[in-house]
Amino acid sequence: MIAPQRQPATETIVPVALGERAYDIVIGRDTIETLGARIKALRPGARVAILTDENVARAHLDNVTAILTASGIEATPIVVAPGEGSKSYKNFETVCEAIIAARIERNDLVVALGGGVIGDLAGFAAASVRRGLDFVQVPTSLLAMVDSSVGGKTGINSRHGKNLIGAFHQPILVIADTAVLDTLPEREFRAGYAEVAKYGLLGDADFFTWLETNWRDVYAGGAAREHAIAVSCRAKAAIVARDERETGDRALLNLGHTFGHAFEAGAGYSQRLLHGEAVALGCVLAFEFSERQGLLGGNSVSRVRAHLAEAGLPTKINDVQGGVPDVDRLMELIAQDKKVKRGKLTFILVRGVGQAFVANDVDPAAIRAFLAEKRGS
Ligand SMILES: NC(=O)c1ccc[n+]([C@@H]2O[C@H](COP(=O)([O-])OP(=O)(O)OC[C@H]3O[C@@H](n4cnc5c(N)ncnc54)[C@H](O)[C@@H]3O)[C@@H](O)[C@H]2O)c1
Ligand SMILES: O=C(O)C(=O)C[C@@H](O)[C@H](O)[C@H](O)COP(=O)(O)O
Ligand SMILES: [Zn+2]
Repeated sequence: MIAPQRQPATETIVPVALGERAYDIVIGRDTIETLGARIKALRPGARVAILTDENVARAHLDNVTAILTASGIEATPIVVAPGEGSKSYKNFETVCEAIIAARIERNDLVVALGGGVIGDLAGFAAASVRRGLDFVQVPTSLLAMVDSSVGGKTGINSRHGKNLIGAFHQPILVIADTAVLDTLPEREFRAGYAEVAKYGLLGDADFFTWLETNWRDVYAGGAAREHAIAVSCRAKAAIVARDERETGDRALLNLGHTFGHAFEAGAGYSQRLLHGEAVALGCVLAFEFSERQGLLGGNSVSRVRAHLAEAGLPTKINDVQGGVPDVDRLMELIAQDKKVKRGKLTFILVRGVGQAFVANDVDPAAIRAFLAEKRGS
C-alpha cells in the first residue's frame, strides 16, 4: 500500500508495457510527494544516489531529499554542472565514482532528478555501475517529462556525434510532477515543446491540430499542459512497447533528429542550440526535404514552419546562433548517425502531418545538395 506524504490533486498514470521491465509514468501536480512511498513500495530498504544539476539542485533538491527522508530513505546527492556539456566521458567517470563511493549496491537505486541531460547521464551510469543498478526518473524539464525520461535510451556524447556512447536501460518508475515546471526557464520550456509537437508530426495529425489551437494554454500551464504531457507519454510508451531497441519503427521518434543532432554537435553541445531547438529546426527540414522528394504536397511545410515559429522555436538554419558547420562537416556528422547501416543513410521522412515513415537508403547527394542550399553555400 503506497501512502504518499501529501496526496496530489490529480494524477494520470501511463503504463509502459515492457513485460518484466514494465513501469509507470506518474503525471500530475505534486506527484513528487509520492516519490518516497513509491520507492519504498518498489524497493524496500533501498538507499539512493540522487544525480542532479546545479540549477535543479538549487530549486528542488532539498524538497526531494526531505520527501525521501520522511520515508526513511537515505539519499546521497551528486551534483553536476548544468547543460549538454555534462553528457561527457569526464562526467560519466565522476558520476560512476560518486555512486560507488556512496556504496550504492545492487538493491539500491539511482534517482535522476533533472532534465534530459541528467536522465541520460544517470541512466547510463546506472546501467554501468556494478553491471546494472535500477534507476528512477524524476524529470524536471518539459522535454524530460514528455520524452527523455521514458523508453530507456541513456548515454553521453562523442566528438563524432550525439549519444554515440550509451545503453538501453529502462527506469523502474517515472514521476513527472508538473509543478516542478514552474521554475523551468522559458527558453527550456519552448525547447521541450518541440518534442511535444514531434508526436503530432510523426503520427497524430489530430494532436498537431489541437496543439495549433491550444499551444498557448500548454505554455500557460494547467489542464492543457497536463493533457499534452499525457498524450506525448502515451505516444512514446506505445512505440517503445512495440520496438524497445529501435529495430523498426521506434526510429520514428527520431523525426528531425538526424539534421538536429548534426547541428547540436556543430554547436559544440552548447547553449547556442538546445536539443529541442535543434529538433524543431530538424523537423522543418525533414518536411522540406520530403516535399523536395515529391512525397508531400499541400500546405504541410508552411503549416509546420508557422506553428513552430509562433511557438518561439527556430525554423531556419539562419536562426542558429553562430551558424552551423560547413556541409562537409555536417555530412561527416550525419554519417555517424546511429541509424546508418553500411554507409546507407536512414531519415525519418513524411507524407503529411502525422504521417512519418522510416526511409532507408536516402541518397547522400540529395541530402548534401539540400543542406548546401539551406545554409546558402
Ligand atoms: N533518452 C532519450 O530518449 C532522450 C529524448 C529526448 C532528449 N534526450 C536528451 O535530453 C537532453 C535535453 O534535455 P533537456 O532539454 O531537459 O535539457 P537539460 O537537462 O539540459 O535541462 C534544461 C536546462 O533546464 C534546467 N532545468 C531543468 N529542470 C529545471 C527546473 N524544473 N527548474 C529550473 N531549471 C531546470 C537545467 O539545469 C538545464 O539548464 C539532450 O541531451 C537530449 O539528447 C534524450
Ligand atoms: O526515444 C527515442 O527513441 C528517441 O529517438 C527520442 C529522441 O527525442 C531523443 O532525442 C533520443 O535521445 C535520440 O536518440 P538517438 O538514438 O538518435 O541518440
Ligand atoms: Zn530528442
